[in-house]
Amino acid sequence: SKEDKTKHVGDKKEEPIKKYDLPKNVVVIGAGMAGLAAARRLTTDRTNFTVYVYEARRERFGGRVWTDKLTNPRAKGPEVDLGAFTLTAGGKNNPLIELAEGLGLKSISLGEVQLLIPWEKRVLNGTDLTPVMTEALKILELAKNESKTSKIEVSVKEAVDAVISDEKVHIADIASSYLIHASRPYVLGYSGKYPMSYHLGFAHKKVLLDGMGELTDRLLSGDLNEPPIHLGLSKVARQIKIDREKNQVVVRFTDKSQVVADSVVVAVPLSVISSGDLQFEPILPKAYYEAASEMGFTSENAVIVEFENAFWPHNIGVFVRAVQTDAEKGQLQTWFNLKPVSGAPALSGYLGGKAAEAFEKLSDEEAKKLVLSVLLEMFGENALSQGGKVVRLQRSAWISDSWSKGATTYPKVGSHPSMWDIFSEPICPGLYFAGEHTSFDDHGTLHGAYLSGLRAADQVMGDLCEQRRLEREEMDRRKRQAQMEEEKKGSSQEVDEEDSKEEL
Ligand SMILES: Cc1cc2nc3c(=O)[nH]c(=O)nc-3n(C[C@H](O)[C@H](O)[C@H](O)COP(=O)(O)OP(=O)(O)OC[C@H]3O[C@@H](n4cnc5c(N)ncnc54)[C@H](O)[C@@H]3O)c2cc1C
Repeated sequence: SKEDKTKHVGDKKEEPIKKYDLPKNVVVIGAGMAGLAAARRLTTDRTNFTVYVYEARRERFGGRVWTDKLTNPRAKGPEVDLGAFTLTAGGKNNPLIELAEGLGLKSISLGEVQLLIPWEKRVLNGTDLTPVMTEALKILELAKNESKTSKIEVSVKEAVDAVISDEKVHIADIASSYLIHASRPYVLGYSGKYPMSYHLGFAHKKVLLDGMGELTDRLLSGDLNEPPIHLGLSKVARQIKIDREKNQVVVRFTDKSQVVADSVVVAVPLSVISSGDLQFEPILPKAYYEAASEMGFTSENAVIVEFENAFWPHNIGVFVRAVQTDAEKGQLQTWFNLKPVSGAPALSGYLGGKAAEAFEKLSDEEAKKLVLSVLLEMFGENALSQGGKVVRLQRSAWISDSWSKGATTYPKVGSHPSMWDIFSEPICPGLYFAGEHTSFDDHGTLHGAYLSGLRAADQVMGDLCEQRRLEREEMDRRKRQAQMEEEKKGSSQEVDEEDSKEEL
């Protein structure tokens, strides 16, 4: 909250289940939001924990938080996010908004949404857009019912397409379907089982003026009175071995070094686990791998383009481009206005699905050509020429990146929420998991990753494995007791029967 300025980084209101009294050596693999949140909580809350974080990347930490501050250091360039950029502010509370406020980081809400339908030269925002948005929500509701009644599980795309082509459904303004065509669940092929309406809230979001990297930076360094986290870069974990006899976990790296820990928090993306790049000995239970293959991992990318001048309407926060062909779906349909965020005349565009994959294969020149042709289509030649030269074009390549292999988990057709929750269970003794993929609630988001890190830290601090062992022992004890009582009953019955025989 605003009043509570003494908050510590990674603070959480509830107390962990139970605290540990013996010194423990914890290793965290992966310095993304989840790994750093876990490490911060363990480092701050308990001096009894020695925590080391090992990160595969050579040049940076933060994982799918990538605030680029490095290009053109002399020309005070804006700080731009090529990974997580917005904090969802609608609906449930986002703990990262509270964390950012506690740390005194400045944020702004994205301005209003504008829908552009280039081939009709139609531009909708403000009160023009309201009925279109309402109708889009109605279509989504119908699609949800459609997928509920369908005999086989269908995707959001299939359900929405069925509603739109249904002659019985009257669509007042086709612009509403263009809005849906630009949404993540439609483009990425989410299962129709899950709520989808919130994904249309393009603008219910906050962004940090200094970029998301500020959050991961602060988690790493901590407050003045908190110890910093020990971080080793260029450390690619290749094998995690549980030594049940010694009650320890061994982590082996590709540089042939190894570390031994009481507990290990594995906070690498799901894709790294499912690809087999990180191996476990003994191998993880089948359910973990089965879940990993069913959950689905999206293909998404971002591109930042900076001009000499901003040529787009200043009061708009989000531009949504309507498209006509399937091939264009997911291709630079959503754009954020970075001028109010970073001060620079820049826009960030997003790609999803096949379009995101194709974008990575383009040369820089081809990528620039595509970006400019899309912006030309959206804003017209006159406006674009006012922008002047492209000062900088920066883009992500999350799919071919060995340490992310894609963007985030998503509810693919055939998946089930319980598959995410499997990863919140430790493999005892001492192997814990964190990451956006370890809890269905808030999966695929930065705050989901953050909360998962706190949860994993709580599990380590509460020694969940020890608790599980005690629970098992208690269950065995009760079983044995019940068995003994059963046997006793049986033998006294026998005695009774003997007695009654004698009486006869
Ligand atoms: C383009 C894009 C846009 C997004 N936009 C948003 C948004 O606007 N809002 C939002 O809330 N979320 C957004 N997200 C999602 C959000 O970024 C992620 O959910 C979150 O950052 C995941 O954090 P994590 O800690 O689980 O994983 P990561 O951040 O991926 O961290 C895992 C770390 O493990 C490291 N690693 C991998 N393999 C190894 C290994 N073998 N050994 C050691 N280290 C290893 C990686 O290098 C990485 O640093 C976006 C994601 C993408 C890709």
